[in-house]
Amino acid sequence: MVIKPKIRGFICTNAHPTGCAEHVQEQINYVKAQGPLANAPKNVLVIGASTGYGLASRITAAFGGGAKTLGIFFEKEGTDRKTGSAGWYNTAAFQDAADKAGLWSKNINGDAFSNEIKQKAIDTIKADLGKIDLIIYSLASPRRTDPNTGEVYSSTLKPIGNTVTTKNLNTSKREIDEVTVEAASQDDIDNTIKVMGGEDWEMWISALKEADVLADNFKTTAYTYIGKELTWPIYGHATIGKAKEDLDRATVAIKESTKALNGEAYVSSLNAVVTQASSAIPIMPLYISALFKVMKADGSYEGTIEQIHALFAENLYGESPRFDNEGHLFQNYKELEDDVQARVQKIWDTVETNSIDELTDYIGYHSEFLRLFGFGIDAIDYEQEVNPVATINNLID
Ligand SMILES: NC(=O)c1ccc[n+]([C@@H]2O[C@H](COP(=O)([O-])OP(=O)(O)OC[C@H]3O[C@@H](n4cnc5c(N)ncnc54)[C@H](O)[C@@H]3O)[C@@H](O)[C@H]2O)c1
Repeated sequence: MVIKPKIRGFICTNAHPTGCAEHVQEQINYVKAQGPLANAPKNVLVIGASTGYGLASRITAAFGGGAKTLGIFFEKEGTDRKTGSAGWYNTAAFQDAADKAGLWSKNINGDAFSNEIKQKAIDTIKADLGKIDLIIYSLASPRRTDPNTGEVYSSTLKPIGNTVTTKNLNTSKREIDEVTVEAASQDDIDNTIKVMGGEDWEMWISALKEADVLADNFKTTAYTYIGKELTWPIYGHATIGKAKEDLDRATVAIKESTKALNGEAYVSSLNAVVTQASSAIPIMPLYISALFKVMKADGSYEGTIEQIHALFAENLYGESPRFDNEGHLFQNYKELEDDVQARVQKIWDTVETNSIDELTDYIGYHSEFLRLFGFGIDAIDYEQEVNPVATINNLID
């Protein structure tokens, strides 16, 4: 099959297997080039391991720290007629690279919110790893089925209080327009907390603790985005922001419940980067395109893998971790500098459709977006036939 990108709105509905493999290899190369991580964890569970920040975490733990990694994700396999999802191909490539490097690695594809997948993970840890010393919680999902009641909850990206109308970069039309997002109801807020808040993270840690597979001094982190004024209406002061606040509550609860193990739980605040999850958030394409312009000009730009490698090296396993005022591990401090934010704001205020490429780095944004699905990568000849069926080795049934 010859595979070219099929873009619908803010998503790409197909993916390129060898392009995804190359994208994974580039991230592995970056991590290896940084040299070995000091004080690295040995056995790592990554929940949401196939794309974005979770994949970068898995690559950093494995290829930076030599860790054994168990990855959990929810992805689609390809068939002769339809491509698989990018996360499927990413994982197939990650596993191949781990096998070649002699690194233990196994994979579980299924709903991480379910009891069944938690049990599968525990069985695998017991059989092969003994105990886990780092748990990365990096799920981004539009919905969650409560494993105990069967009720399905959907998350929303809505402002709280008032309806918001804001400038927007319409990626389908490549023009600057406005989006209006209706204010959230209390149900919207509660449901978003149920999906993207800390409850499931706590359930994972509690299940791992009950099964006695948490190592003494284990660490766990979930990821958040804490931005400034520009992103508050749709993120910080919105439904997703409330869900992220719930992670803070979960951090306290996890630390309390694992006191005897001396467990450490953190929420890590990361840069706005291009991922499948962020491209679905109104305003993010414009915000990130403006941010890339400013940070690339300053030489301070960091993508997904750079952020996560630095999070491990400087914060999670660093000598003197950096915290923000609310006690989150603070990895996006360069993005939040006042001067950077002021320049992003100026671009935001002045950009029009005809100055998108001059004032913002939308070209860079779009290229990153395509790369998420294995497209636009120099080493790949997109005219060549490629097999859409890829095997993930060590995939647990
Ligand atoms: N992208 C950003 O700009 C940004 C910034 C800061 C923090 N974050 C946070 O980082 C975390 C990861 O987001 P991302 O942007 O890397 O997203 P992503 O869409 O790239 O990755 C989501 C991962 O979750 C997995 N997943 C989703 N639903 C699942 C389910 N039911 N069961 C098992 N796996 C499931 C997917 O397979 C994938 O591995 C989120 O908490 C997000 O809020 C993202």
